[in-house]
Amino acid sequence: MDKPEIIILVSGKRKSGKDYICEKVKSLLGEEKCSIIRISEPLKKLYSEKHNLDGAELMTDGPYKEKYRLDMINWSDEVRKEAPGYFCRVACEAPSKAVWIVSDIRRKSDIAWFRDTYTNKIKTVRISADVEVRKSRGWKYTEGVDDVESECNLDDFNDWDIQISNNSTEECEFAVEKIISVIRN
Ligand SMILES: Nc1ncnc2c1ncn2[C@@H]1O[C@H](COP(=O)(O)OP(=O)(O)OP(=O)(O)O)[C@@H](O)[C@H]1O
Repeated sequence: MDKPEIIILVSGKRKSGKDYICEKVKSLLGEEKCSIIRISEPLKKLYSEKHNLDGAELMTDGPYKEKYRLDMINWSDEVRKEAPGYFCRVACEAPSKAVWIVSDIRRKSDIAWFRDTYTNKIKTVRISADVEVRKSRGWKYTEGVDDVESECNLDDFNDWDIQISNNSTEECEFAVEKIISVIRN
């Protein structure tokens, strides 16, 4: 079968555990079979090249990224106005594995691009966690981050193939099993 065979699009609020769950799925499937794609990677790379910034530092979660976050969002919105799937397309250029897991789906336009491009290979996953749990993982409500489109655009999206919560080890194990079973079926 042509690669990829299946693409799992993962969305969820900050600190719901998207990366954590995606890494667990990948380690169970194996490095040779599965790639994790992060749309934010080419976005940050292109932004840093355009603005002569330290691309590696921008990839981390530190103050450097926070300093440029708003301008980066505004710049990426301008790019999306011209080509809504631009960053999705660049993010998909590298991997050639059978299973792709896109760990940072944030907008309806991201999902629309993947559906248009890869049609029936797409499965959508929404991960949630309680506010108190997210706080215990380091989340703090931040104006300009938690109340903008990049965090809220999918709040009213209802067409998820899988909806899972990740408040505990048990829920996480169940979530991982559910994603694996969708990939294997
Ligand atoms: N089920 C879990 N059990 C224990 N720790 C967890 C669990 N889920 C997530 N974590 C931890 O919570 C923190 C946040 O998780 P993660 O980075 O995966 O969230 P995220 O949704 O990708 O966040 P962001 O959108 O901010 O990148 C990490 O330190 C991770 O190790």
